[in-house]
Amino acid sequence: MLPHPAPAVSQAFTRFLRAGISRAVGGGASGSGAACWGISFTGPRDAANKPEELAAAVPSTRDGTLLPPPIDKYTDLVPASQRFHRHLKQYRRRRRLARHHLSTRSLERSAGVCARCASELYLDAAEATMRCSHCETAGALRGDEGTTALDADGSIVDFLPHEFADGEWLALLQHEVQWEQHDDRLRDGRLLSQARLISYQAHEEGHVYSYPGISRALRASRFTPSVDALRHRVEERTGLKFNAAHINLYRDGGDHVSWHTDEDVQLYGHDPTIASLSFGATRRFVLRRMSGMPYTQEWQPSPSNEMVEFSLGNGSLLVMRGMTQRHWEHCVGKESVNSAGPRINITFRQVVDMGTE
Ligand SMILES: O=C(O)CCC(=O)C(=O)O
Ligand SMILES: [Fe+2]
Repeated sequence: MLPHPAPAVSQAFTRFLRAGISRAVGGGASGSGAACWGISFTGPRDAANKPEELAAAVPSTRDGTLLPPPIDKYTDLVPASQRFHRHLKQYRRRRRLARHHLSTRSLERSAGVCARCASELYLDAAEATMRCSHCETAGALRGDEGTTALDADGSIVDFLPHEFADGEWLALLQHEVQWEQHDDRLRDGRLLSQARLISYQAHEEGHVYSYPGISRALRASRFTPSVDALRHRVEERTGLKFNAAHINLYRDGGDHVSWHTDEDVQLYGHDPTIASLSFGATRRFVLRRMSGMPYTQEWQPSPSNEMVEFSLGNGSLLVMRGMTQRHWEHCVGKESVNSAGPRINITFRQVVDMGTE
């Protein structure tokens, strides 16, 4: 018996060592199950000495952020004590970080459905509010094939629905591109996993690019063969040059991109032209008229509530040009998870000063 009550970690460590000894000599030892790995669990009282039961008893989250240390690795005594402290430290750090990191999917699941139309809500990262993309975009006018003048200010969209519907581009791109999971930073500092995977490719690798809200900059990798082939075709079709591509993978109907504009004068110069290619599932791409300057408090949906939507199917090419990024925002709204399969979208852009050409 110990003369004084030992702190939780020491008790856990003692049990851990006993478990190590018992495993090393092939025997079983009994002990009291209480706090272990620095958190409480309500497993069987002798679970602390049985690694499998302990692993089953420790709470974890589905995305793995709170998984306990891999205890079945511990087979001998001395390395075990060192590993115990290292893993305990790492585990506590991850748990601390997890409190500041939100999973978009789990937040949206817990938020439920729209009271008006019953479709799933989505989290608008810029506003940090739950929204219904269906109700929000219900009044959008349908954009047609060909050229559409969105307004009298010179915001123009060209839409060619079947221009690139000739190859297995979705499968090629899915395998070829190195997909990355990025986070957006909310105004209160918490991180939110983006509801899509992305990649940034450019003429030369190394160009660093970021946009408002993203938590760490994107670093360009070189154009992969399919992206480069598509870029040449888009250049021929439009008569324009593009040296960078922002690529999105929407894994299912639940992946989306919230309202934003791709206005960035330093990066793309004034009134950039952006060519957007889509492959795979058809999704609704909606533009809405804004008033005020982008990235200021005054940047708000215009009172006239003008919206135009394009149905972006496999092989479609949509070009946004003129003042579109200055006067309009766009989004690909969330749908129910099973309503759409994978979709890849490539937006080709011309970075004015990449320093690589
Ligand atoms: O997926 C889309 O069609 C739009 C993507 C987009 O807006 C972007 O990458 O900036
Ligand atoms: Fe965009």
